[in-house]
Amino acid sequence: MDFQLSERQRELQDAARRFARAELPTLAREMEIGDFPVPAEMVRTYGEMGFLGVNLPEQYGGLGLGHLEALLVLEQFAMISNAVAFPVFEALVGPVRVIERFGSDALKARIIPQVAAGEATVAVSMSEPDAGTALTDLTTSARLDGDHYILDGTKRWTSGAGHSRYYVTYCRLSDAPGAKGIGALLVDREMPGVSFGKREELMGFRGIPTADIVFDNVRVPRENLVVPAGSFGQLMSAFGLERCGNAAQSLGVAAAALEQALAYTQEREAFGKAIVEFQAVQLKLAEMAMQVEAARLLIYRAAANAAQADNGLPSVYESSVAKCFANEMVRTVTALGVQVMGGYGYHKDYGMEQRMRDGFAWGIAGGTTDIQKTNIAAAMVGRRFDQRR
Ligand SMILES: CC(C)(COP(=O)(O)OP(=O)(O)OC[C@H]1O[C@@H](n2cnc3c(N)ncnc32)[C@H](O)[C@@H]1OP(=O)(O)O)[C@@H](O)C(=O)NCCC(=O)NCCSC(=O)CCS(=O)O
Repeated sequence: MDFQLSERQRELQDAARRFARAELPTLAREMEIGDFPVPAEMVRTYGEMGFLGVNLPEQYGGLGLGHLEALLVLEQFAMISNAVAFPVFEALVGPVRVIERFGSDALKARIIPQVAAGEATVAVSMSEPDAGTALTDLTTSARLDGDHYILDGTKRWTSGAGHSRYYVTYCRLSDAPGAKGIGALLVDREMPGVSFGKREELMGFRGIPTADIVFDNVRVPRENLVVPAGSFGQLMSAFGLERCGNAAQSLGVAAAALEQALAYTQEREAFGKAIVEFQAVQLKLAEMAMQVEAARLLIYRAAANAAQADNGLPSVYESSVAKCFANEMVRTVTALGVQVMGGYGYHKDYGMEQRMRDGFAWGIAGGTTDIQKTNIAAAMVGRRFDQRR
């Protein structure tokens, strides 16, 4: 076991850190105030720099590196903000991974190069008004009609809705009940019958548009089949990587909170000395550091071990442990960050309150912390728990 990053991994991490810190803080602030996504031109710059293709295959324009390398990059972007990191998140751990793992060669050749170049984003469309945690209750369905599927239904909470070009849409592709009837189609936002609901107003995540998507008799070409009915397990195993990315977004926010708290407490004085001299502050900083370090190791373990797995994806156990721990960690660490900064921590001009609002979301998105705990327990006993009986 080696806890050091390789020279190449360190170089990549440094490149991401330098780029993110030089180019993104002002944009992140503007996105927070104006609530707009990363401009297309900047997404293309991410692509030109190679940040959107870290773990995508070289034959499709990626760098062909591993998931650990991808998460190292994502963490650096997330230290600036979750919103500026979002295109990196979508490209490196998002639903394009399902296409890369399980899609047809034609679909891979058509979609992956656009993603790696920053020309198009692929979002995931899973949840529905009546199917959130109980995702397998989803009712959006498609039936084959000649060379097309006819897709109908409503999706909820789609991050990137309206802004992303493509949507890996979980839907019923057969009459089999529960998970067994579920597959996925790739929907293009330009297809007639696709429309988007109003932009949701959330506690955080400004700059990450979220909305309903309505599919009304949408004709989806047969070649846009991503996975057929009966592939729910494959969809979820690829989603395990997205859960690691969710954890890395949490980690980036928490690591930035720690960095800011460390600097602030050495500058800010009270009673004639820097507040870091007070033991009450020291204990909080130490607690923050322990939490961040532990989350980082769990995330890196899940990503590094994926390279040894037959399907090249993280295990349910390790991805759920990493996600759940990181989601709870970021809530604790950002709350401590607000506390040590006092009024400045609570003030909108200083960034810490944004970290707290953004950080909280990750334990809801991508499967709640509670569902991760059921996954962890299921992996420990070696069987899934039936939540319906
Ligand atoms: C999976 C759950 C929805 C539970 O549903 P069920 O109880 O109906 O399903 P299970 O019997 O547990 O599983 C069915 C089938 O799938 C396999 N499976 C389940 N989870 C995984 C996994 N993590 N990795 C790999 N395979 C998995 C399981 O082994 C079964 O396979 P077999 O039939 O035995 O072969 C629930 O656990 C769950 O995950 N709920 C959370 C849903 C979620 O994460 N939603 C994400 C929202 S994303 C977002 O927030 C914004 C974007 S958006 O929603 O569009």
